[in-house]
Amino acid sequence: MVPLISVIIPAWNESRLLASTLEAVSKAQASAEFSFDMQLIVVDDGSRDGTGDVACAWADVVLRFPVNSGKGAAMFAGWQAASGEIVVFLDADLGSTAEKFPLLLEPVLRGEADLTVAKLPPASIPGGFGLVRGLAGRGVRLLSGYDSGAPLSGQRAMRSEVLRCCERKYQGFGAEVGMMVDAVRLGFRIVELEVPFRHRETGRTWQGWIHRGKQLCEVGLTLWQCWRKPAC
Ligand SMILES: O=c1ccn([C@@H]2O[C@H](COP(=O)(O)OP(=O)(O)O[C@H]3O[C@H](CO)[C@@H](O)[C@H](O)[C@H]3O)[C@@H](O)[C@H]2O)c(=O)[nH]1
Ligand SMILES: O=C(O)[C@H](O)COP(=O)(O)O
Repeated sequence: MVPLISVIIPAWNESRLLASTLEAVSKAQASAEFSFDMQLIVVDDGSRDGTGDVACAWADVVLRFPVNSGKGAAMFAGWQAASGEIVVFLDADLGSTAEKFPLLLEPVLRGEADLTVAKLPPASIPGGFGLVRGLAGRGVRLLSGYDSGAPLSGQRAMRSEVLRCCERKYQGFGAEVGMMVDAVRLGFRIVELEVPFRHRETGRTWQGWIHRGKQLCEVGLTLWQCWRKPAC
């Protein structure tokens, strides 16, 4: 029997890149070296640019939030609708490089990992000064002892049991670090691998600094929550 993979894509105002991302995900299923059934879920996180309508052309399930609720809430809602034994999270802005996502599945299907995390190639434009990444990496290490090379990466595959056991609603952009801390503390095995995904990069513009400020607050809040109340 082939495994059922639920691919969940949280999307907020992503109409520009979403169609190519979804097309690439669909193509990947057809061209992968192993067979799997796929349930494609898009969570439109209160977009105002027609993201949900773009998703309808490709996805099996489209969930629409009336207002923007943050990435963590969108991921959680997607997971609630997922029926796959393996769950994959991808960002909406990967475009054609989303086709590489089956690479994340291989270690999980081989039984070598419970959770895989993609390490992306270095950014092509100057971004932040490593503050968010530094907080995320140090926080994960301090709370779980795990030294991650990609604590912020949203491109992940996991056995659905990992999410079931974590049982926490993560805050916005803190979802990745929270999930990582909880997964390690619960004894799940993480494998990080380089995958040549590309995504929209955030430069040194004022929108970029606001974005990083929001990330910093949400990552910090999640780490504090993980410290105050460990999973299980
Ligand atoms: O309120 C939001 C904000 C973002 N997104 C979606 O979340 C994904 C990632 O957002 P993006 O703005 O592209 O984040 P990045 O700056 O790329 O952030 C990096 O770091 C984040 C954690 O801080 C991770 O969640 C991302 O996967 C990782 O790419 C995209 O699909 C967005 O559409 C939502 O669904 N709701
Ligand atoms: O651009 C990024 O990788 C994130 O927004 C984090 O930024 P920073 O870690 O450089 O602050």
